[in-house]
Amino acid sequence: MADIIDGKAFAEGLRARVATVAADFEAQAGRKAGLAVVLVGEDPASQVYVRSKGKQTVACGMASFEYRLPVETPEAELLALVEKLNCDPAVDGILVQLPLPSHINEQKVIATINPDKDVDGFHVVNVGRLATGLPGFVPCTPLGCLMLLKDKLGSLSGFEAVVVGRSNIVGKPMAQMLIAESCTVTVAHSRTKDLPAVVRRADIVVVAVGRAEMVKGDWLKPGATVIDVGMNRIPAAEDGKTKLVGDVDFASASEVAGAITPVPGGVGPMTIAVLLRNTIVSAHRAAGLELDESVL
Ligand SMILES: Nc1nc2c(c(=O)[nH]1)N[C@@H](CN(C=O)c1ccc(C(=O)N[C@@H](CCC(=O)O)C(=O)O)cc1)CN2
Ligand SMILES: [Mg+2]
Repeated sequence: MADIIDGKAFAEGLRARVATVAADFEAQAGRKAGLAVVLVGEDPASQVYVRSKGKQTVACGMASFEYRLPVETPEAELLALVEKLNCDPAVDGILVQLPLPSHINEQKVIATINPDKDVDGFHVVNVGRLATGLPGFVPCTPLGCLMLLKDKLGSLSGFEAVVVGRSNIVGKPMAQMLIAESCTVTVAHSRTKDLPAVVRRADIVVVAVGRAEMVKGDWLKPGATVIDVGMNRIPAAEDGKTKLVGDVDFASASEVAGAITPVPGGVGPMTIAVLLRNTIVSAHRAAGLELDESVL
C-alpha cells in the first residue's frame, strides 16, 4: 500500500509558519499584511472557499478584506474595484474568486490586477516570470503540489514527471515548476495517444483533468508518487448522496503507487495555505522588508 500524503496536516503546518512570519511582519512594518478577496455571485462552492479564505487569513494574523458583489455586477464595476484595491496600501494581495459570471471577461479582470498584488499568480506578467525564472507569484494549487512533492521526495532533480492536464491554473504552471526543479517533464492531455503508456513512464504523476477516477492503478509505474488535483462530485452508494473523488482511482492506484494524495485532504487544503504564504511574501516585498522564503 502507498504512503498517504497528508495535505491537510501539511497545510496546517504551513499556516502556522505563515502566522509566525505575519506576527514578525506586523512588529516590523507597524501594520498587518492584508488580503482582499472578491466574490461575484452566489456560487455555493465559491462562497465556502471565500469564507475559508477570510477565516484563515484572520487566524494567521493578517487583515482580511472581503467584497461580495451581486451576480449582475457589470464588468466595469468589478474592474473599478480591482483598480481601487491596486492603489490601497493596506492590501498586499488581491484575489478574484473564479469562476466569474459569464458576462464578465476573466482575462480582462486578471489583467487589471497589479502583478505585484496578484497572489493567485494568474496575471500574464507572473506567468512570464515563472517561465523565465524571475521572482513573482506562482499559482497556489500547483505550488501546493510542489511543496508536497519536495516534502516527500526531497530533491526532484532527474525524476521523470508526467502532468496530465494543460490548464493555465494547474497543468501549465505545474510543468514549469517541475522543469525548474530539473525534472524531465511531459504534459499529457485529452489528445495524448496511449495515455496509460505515457503515465507509466513517470516517477511523479500530477493529474488535473477534472474526470472522476480516470487514472487507474495499472497506468502507474510501481512506486510512483501520485498527486491528485481532481475534485469531482459523484453519486455515492447511498441514495441521493454525493461523494468527492479525485481524477485518480484511489483504490487501485494506492496498491501500485509509492505515495499518493487522497481526495479530500490532499491537494485541496494546500490551495488556501499557499495563498496565505503568497500574501505574506507580497507584504514583505511591498514594505521593502527582507524575508527568507525558505522558512515558509
Ligand atoms: N481565484 C481563484 N479561484 C479559484 C481557485 C484559486 O486558487 N484562485 N481555486 C479553486 C477553488 N479553491 C480556492 O479558491 C479551493 C478548492 C478546494 C479547496 C479544498 O480545500 N478542498 C477540499 C475539499 C472541499 C470539499 O469538501 O468540497 C479537499 O480537497 O480536501 C480549497 C480551495 C477554484 N477557484
Ligand atoms: Mg485533494
